[in-house]
Amino acid sequence: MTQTREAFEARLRQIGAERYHDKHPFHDMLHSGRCTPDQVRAWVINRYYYQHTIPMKDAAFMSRVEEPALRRAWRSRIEDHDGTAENEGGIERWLRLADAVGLDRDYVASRQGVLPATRFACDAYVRFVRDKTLLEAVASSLTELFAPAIHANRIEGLLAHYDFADDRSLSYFKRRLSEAPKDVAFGLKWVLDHADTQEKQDAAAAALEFKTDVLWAQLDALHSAYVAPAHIPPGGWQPGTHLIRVAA
Ligand SMILES: O=C(O)c1cc(C(=O)O)c2c(n1)C(=O)C(=O)c1cc(C(=O)O)[nH]c1-2
Repeated sequence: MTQTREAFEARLRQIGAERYHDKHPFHDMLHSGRCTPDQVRAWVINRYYYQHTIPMKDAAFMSRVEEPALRRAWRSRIEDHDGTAENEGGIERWLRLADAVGLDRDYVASRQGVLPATRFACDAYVRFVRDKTLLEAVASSLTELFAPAIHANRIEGLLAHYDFADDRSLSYFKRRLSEAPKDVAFGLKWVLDHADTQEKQDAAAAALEFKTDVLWAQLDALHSAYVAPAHIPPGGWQPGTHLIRVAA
């Protein structure tokens, strides 16, 4: 049976409550100051790959949209990450975090040393958005419903526990606190408006679950590679390399 708008929204929010990556043990370690400097660096290197992927998936999405109004609403997402004349953009802000933890930013931007499972997960997100229905593609972005809480938590935890953390190094997350809510308000309304049959509601919910898997898998990869007993896969970043200084 098709759910009411309210019941369907509650179902989407429940997916976050059960599956969002704020529950992953690696985030617990990171936010409570239990990560070593090298574990923080591994997170920065691998998460850069996600940052690199996001505007590509938004461009893939926009290439399929036929309505100018939807493209107009979506395009600020690309500018938020790639920047504009006035706004340096999220990718540059992420590289500032890389500087702050003592990594060579050119190495981070080269995306060498990224774990295979991180690549597989992020690349799967781009393919999903390219190949599935527009409804599923928009629904997959709705993990951002849950992102402001984790960003606020992260800012607080990193500031409390790590010397590298300050307004400058954490500017990526501060900025997302205002960018994400506008995107997700639009995305949620669009999904609620368009998921008007049970079949579409099920597909949208499955898309959101898929996306929680994309996020979870990245942290599983990090945990397996860099938390004892650590197994860094061939080609993965080796702690102690590509540093600009020893700090963090
Ligand atoms: O730090 C996080 O936990 C987190 C999660 C997510 C998310 O839920 O996908 C995004 C972000 N950050 C983020 O900064 C971001 O720009 C972003 C864009 C998207 C998306 O799917 O379009 N998700 C996320």
